[in-house]
Amino acid sequence: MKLGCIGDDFTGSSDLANTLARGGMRVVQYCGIPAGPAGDDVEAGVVALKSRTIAPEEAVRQSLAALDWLRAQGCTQFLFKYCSTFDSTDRGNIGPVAEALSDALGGGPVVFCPAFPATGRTVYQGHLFVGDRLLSESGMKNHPLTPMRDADLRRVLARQTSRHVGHVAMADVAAGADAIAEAISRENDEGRPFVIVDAISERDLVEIGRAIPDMKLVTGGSGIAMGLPANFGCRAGGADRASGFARPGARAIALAGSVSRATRGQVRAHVAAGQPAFEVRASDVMEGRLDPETLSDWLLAQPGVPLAYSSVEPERVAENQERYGKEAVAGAIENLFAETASVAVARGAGIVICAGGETSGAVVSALGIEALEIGPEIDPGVPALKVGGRELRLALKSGNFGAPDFFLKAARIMGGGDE
Ligand SMILES: Nc1ncnc2c1ncn2[C@@H]1O[C@H](COP(=O)(O)OP(=O)(O)OP(=O)(O)O)[C@@H](O)[C@H]1O
Ligand SMILES: O=C(O)[C@@H](O)C(=O)CO
Repeated sequence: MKLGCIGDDFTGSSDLANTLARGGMRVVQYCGIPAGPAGDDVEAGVVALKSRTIAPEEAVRQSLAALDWLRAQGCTQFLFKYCSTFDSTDRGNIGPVAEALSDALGGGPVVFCPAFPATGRTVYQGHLFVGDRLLSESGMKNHPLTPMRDADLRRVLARQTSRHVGHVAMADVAAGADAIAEAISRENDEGRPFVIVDAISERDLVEIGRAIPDMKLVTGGSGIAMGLPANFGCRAGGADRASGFARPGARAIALAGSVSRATRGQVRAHVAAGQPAFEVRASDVMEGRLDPETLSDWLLAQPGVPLAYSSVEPERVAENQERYGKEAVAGAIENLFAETASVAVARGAGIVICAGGETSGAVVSALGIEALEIGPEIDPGVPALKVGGRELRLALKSGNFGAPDFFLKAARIMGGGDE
């Protein structure tokens, strides 16, 4: 293994694995830290953790354990993948995890670049944009667990770390790899080793990749991986990821525990397309009126691509949090989806489409999945996935990713949904 990656959630890890596969690397996504060694042919390993919103000390512990495993597989460069909207709080976990990984790897400058232009996330003058809005004016300001209310990444990161934060601005990035490398060294030499790097296009990301072949620790969204495969001699356009992937006729179910804007639009579009949809109400979950068996029975009795969703507007999420407690309601809904997936798969579902990072982490853990192979891309940042050794296909969609018809498109690509 050459490139060792640690993802702070499961959907984000599949987003990263997708980018690396597009760059020509043979990639496996591991769900948690594997017990044994990786296969000899794996060039990039992505260890998916569910560490984005847990206590910082625990996120650090798990990330260091993942690093140990990746080092034991022979990796020479490491990538810490977080969200392209820099999801975190003043306690972490981006700063504390990056600090711990950097220390373990002997220090030196570390790049921070969440840009992912294909999904509208760009970094300019140290500020993160979502489309034409500052992060702090995007839907992320209402995120249920990591509301992002400051778009200046230099300030956001500085609140999470004792390291000094530097910046490489667009003027240097636009001048290409050599200028970027020089600017990163300048920041580090002046005592600012944690360097936010601007990027507004894929070309910028490729140049940043070219500038950092020897940097031990790189951090960012999946976009930062665009330029890395070439440093390991890999070239885009290798294996056909679609060949032999689909499972025609498999039963597909969709589970949306994401409350992001894009998911809410996808739920509406699914309902408008006449597909079966079941609203999971927080009150029913919290007050014991809905259980996984009932939900799974409903899903398996429907034609097409049945969807169970708890996605509601931010005001209703806030009401639920107020009434039941933020962690309690989040955990109970995640558990319901996780156990529903487990029951539905045991009863014959062959395709599980899941929306939301936290939700996907819970579902994948409940399904006891250890490793995922990367199939064709469904939408930018979302690959179809194949479970090693099992006839099961998955899609793990980050909250804000995907076109309005995502659920139907995902089912079609994976072969299911009796359309
Ligand atoms: N109706 C609801 N009321 C309160 N909390 C909810 C509701 N529906 C879902 N949740 C919780 O909100 C959280 C949503 O996080 P999740 O990561 O799954 O989706 P997301 O934030 O939209 O996606 P991503 O992290 O990929 O951008 C989960 O913990 C989920 O259980
Ligand atoms: O980077 C992103 O936006 C996604 O991969 C993700 O991590 C969202 O949860």
